[in-house]
Amino acid sequence: MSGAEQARQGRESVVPRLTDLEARARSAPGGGPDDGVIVCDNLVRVYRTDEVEVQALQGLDLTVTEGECVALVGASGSGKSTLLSILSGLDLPTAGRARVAGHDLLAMGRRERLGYRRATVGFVWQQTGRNLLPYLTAQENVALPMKYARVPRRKRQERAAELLDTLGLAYCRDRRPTELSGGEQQRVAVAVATANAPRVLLADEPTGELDTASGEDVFAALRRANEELGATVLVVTHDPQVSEQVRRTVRIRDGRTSTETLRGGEREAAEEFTVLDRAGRLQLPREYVDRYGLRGRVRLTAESDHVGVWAADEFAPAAEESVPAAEEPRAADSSDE
Ligand SMILES: Nc1ncnc2c1ncn2[C@@H]1O[C@H](COP(=O)(O)OP(=O)(O)OP(=O)(O)O)[C@@H](O)[C@H]1O
Repeated sequence: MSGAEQARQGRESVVPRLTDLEARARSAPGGGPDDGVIVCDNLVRVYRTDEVEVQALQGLDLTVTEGECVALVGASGSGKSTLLSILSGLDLPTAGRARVAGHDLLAMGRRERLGYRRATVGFVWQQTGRNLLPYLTAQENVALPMKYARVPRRKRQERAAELLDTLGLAYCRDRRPTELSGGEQQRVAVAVATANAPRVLLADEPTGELDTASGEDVFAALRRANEELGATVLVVTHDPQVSEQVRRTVRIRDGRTSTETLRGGEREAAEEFTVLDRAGRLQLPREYVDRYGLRGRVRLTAESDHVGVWAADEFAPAAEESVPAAEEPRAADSSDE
């Protein structure tokens, strides 16, 4: 094979066909805690301004397995956008470890970072105007990232048309963003973000500016990107329509993952779990902290089948001594969670 032919085949392989992506999604490795496509370990991001220091991420652990569609929720200022900026390669953490699809985000050089942002991750912003170039049609917007990735022209046209079709947007091909509704713009943005077949698709409040019906359509597009195009999806949202429809919702509190809700599969109802990080730390739900007056130091007791957490000034039973079932517990008890 000639060098030119090899180069051509190399470029064509940048954008696999949809059928190849489906096969990749089906054969994706599964589930152990350390083989995630996204692995964050004790991630810290401190912002320093003149006088003030803000700890936006305070030792966050998160593993997302290839093929998952995960919602990230949390109060304003809890660190969600900071995490997404780091995972998208736009920002650098202060400390910790972050790997996405085999890239070490703390050690990437300029060149690797550029390739990473071009082909490994796709991004959808909340502001519709930030996702698309106003003077290009939907088709041209979708083809643009492939142009940067040096995909041949004919191939870009084919793939852009195929993506718009897959996301139910064939009728929008020749329209510019001003000729599209907010929901259509966000769905085209999903097509743009998946143009170079990224392993990971990140979205920050993609339905935040939309009404309920348009939000549903955009979430359906993200779902398609996940199920049919094989992208692992991590979506920051305040929208219960989104967070209650995914199998896994991760809640961030004060810069750490605090709880996770899992749905579907063998579970009949959604079930909430408190996250124990790799160092063994957990955040007690705030209502437990308030209800049992837990402040500063607490006592832990190792029982035969659970760990008890007691306010320091409360009497804690000797280990192995169980609390009578009928008695109202006086302190938070991790077996309740
Ligand atoms: N560039 C910055 N400089 C200084 N502080 C920042 C910067 N960006 C974010 N922060 C602070 O870091 C913390 C986390 O912010 P972040 O935007 O990640 O939260 P969020 O959970 O995405 O909030 P929201 O839901 O309101 O978007 C906040 O206290 C915020 O004020």
